[in-house]
Amino acid sequence: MPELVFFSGTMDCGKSTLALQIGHNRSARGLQGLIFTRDDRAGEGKLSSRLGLVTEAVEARPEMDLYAYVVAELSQGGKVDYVIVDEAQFLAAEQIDQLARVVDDLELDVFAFGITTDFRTKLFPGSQRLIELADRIETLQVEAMCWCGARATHNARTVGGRMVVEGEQVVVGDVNGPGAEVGYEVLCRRHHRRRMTAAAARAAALSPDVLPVYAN
Ligand SMILES: Nc1ncnc2c1ncn2[C@@H]1O[C@H](COP(=O)(O)OP(=O)(O)O)[C@@H](O)[C@H]1O
Ligand SMILES: Cc1cn([C@H]2C[C@H](O)[C@@H](COP(=O)(O)O)O2)c(=O)[nH]c1=O
Repeated sequence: MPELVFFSGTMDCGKSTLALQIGHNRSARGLQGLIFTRDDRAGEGKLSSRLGLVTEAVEARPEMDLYAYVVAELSQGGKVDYVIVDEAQFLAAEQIDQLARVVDDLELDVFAFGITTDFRTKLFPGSQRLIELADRIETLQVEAMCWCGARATHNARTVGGRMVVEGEQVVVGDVNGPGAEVGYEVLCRRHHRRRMTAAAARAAALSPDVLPVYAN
């Protein structure tokens, strides 16, 4: 039975790597995948992993009907055995509905990869719809870690090195990006709530007399 599967996790937990591995294993058996992505850090029409692998992909623009795209590929004689979607959090809710239709009407597996929540701990529209519609939600096995050693469950955004909780939902960027004005860091919930990034923790450790003051 074909499935809509949502592979979710924080930033930097290996989602794109797994997407590439699924594609590799299937193509080794002669299956042809259609790969969508949106706003990958490596640029338009790319699916890239921090392990250095990158592959060509179809940029899923906001206005694009993904179901119609797959149907057009098939009707022009193209072979599509399954569909991979990276950065699925950036898709519109209607585009996730279109992917569900690919599974149900075209009987193709769709593997979607994305982060669930943004830097404010709010669901992205695409992730929300995937949680609502997916046959299966898989949490990645390789856990990203907070600086404290706990499992990282949340994504923090930093601007000029300081954690922020207001701003545009979508700002493409990376973790461990020294020098970047906007960066990201994965944290456990406790430290996300306390706005305690690794840098803030180091600064607090250097001032042991100062008790931390939390926003709430
Ligand atoms: N130099 C490295 N050596 C081994 N593993 C690495 C290295 N750099 C990154 N990784 C692995 O790659 C993961 C990030 O993979 P990626 O697919 O880009 O993540 P995501 O798509 O979830 O943001 C890291 O969690 C880590 O496990
Ligand atoms: C938390 C958060 C992230 N983003 C962006 C930053 C990256 O470009 C992607 C996530 O990519 P990854 O492969 O999972 O590392 O999402 C954003 O735009 N807004 C956010 O709140």
